[in-house]
Amino acid sequence: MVYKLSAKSRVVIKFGGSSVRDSFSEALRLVQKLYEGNEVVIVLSALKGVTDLLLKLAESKSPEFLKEFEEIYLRTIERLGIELSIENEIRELKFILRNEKAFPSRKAYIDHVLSFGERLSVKLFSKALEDEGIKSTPVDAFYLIETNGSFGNAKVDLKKTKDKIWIVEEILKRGRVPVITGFLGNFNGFRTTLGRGGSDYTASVLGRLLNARAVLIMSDVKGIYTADPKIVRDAKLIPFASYEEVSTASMLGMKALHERAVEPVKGKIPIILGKTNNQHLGTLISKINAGMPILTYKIINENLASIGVVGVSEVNINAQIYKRGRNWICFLVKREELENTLNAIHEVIFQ
Ligand SMILES: Nc1ncnc2c1ncn2[C@@H]1O[C@H](COP(=O)(O)OP(=O)(O)O)[C@@H](O)[C@H]1O
Ligand SMILES: N[C@@H](CC(=O)OP(=O)(O)O)C(=O)O
Repeated sequence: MVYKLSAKSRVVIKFGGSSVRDSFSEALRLVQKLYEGNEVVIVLSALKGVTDLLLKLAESKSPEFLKEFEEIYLRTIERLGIELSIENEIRELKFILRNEKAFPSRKAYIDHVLSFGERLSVKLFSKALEDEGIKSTPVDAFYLIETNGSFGNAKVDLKKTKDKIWIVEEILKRGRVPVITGFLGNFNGFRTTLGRGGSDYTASVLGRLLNARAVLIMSDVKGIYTADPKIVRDAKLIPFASYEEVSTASMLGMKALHERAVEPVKGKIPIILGKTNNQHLGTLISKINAGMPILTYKIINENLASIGVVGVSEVNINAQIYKRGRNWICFLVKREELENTLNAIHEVIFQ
């Protein structure tokens, strides 16, 4: 590991969908390692692809999608070798699909359907941890995280959520590991979601309210790179980046961290990003500047995309400027030219 935590630290560790897609084994191994000597709080996303599947299910109510969803989790249960029933959740999901009219809006109905991905993930992960000998309690963040009423992109009410944080403190006091659903919240008794990729935000909110030593965001890449390493061949890993640099990059589309994740911990608690497989921690977000530009992108529609460059005010390329800020600049490009332009800008900046 690049960074080591000091003994007896309280850490919040978030595993994204890419860390729990086919197997939980690497994530479980990392939790076991951290559990020796630390207080560990886990935040979990739905299995990779499941939120997209649930979205299609909510919109179509198709029995095929429902079957596919159930089978993904049944297969995972079998692969994990755990004994667990998901009948109650499937029954509730079927009920919700039949009763959209009972919700105040379509968005509120969709958020309830989306919640099943994370809710099943924590049930499975917690049982798998118990089977490894670590006492654990699954927590549905509906009972913990209070949000505003922006269904589909809700903002956490830190004050109201603070009043409920004793739920997690109690679990920790008993020496158990809480496994908490990312992405989910509660507004007036209705389920909300925090926006796509919102489990990072859940983790940083909990890090702040639990006064954690660090928030670990574990994914399928080693940390934050100078550009998406899945698109830009020569992207370089950035070992240190500041809260400001990362929140600007996230605002301009950088997917490695949710747009709202920095705010709750800014200036107080470091965020560390790492890769679950082989347990590599690669980027520390704190007050220290990267001093390295970060390229970002957003798909605007099927024809257009934007490319952001954080950490510079000028780039010498032939593209239309879309927006700019004090320390960033954003270009408009054709969707089909996105990958090539990202590579070209990266080469210009880092040549
Ligand atoms: N600058 C960047 N540095 C690292 N990863 C990036 C960057 N820009 C985009 N990404 C993408 O973010 C992905 C991680 O985010 P996400 O897919 O939401 O993972 P998870 O499922 O673990 O939450 C990486 O696989 C990578 O392709
Ligand atoms: N499952 C939700 C929330 C989330 O944060 O997912 P991930 O950690 O896999 O990006 C989503 O797909 O948006």
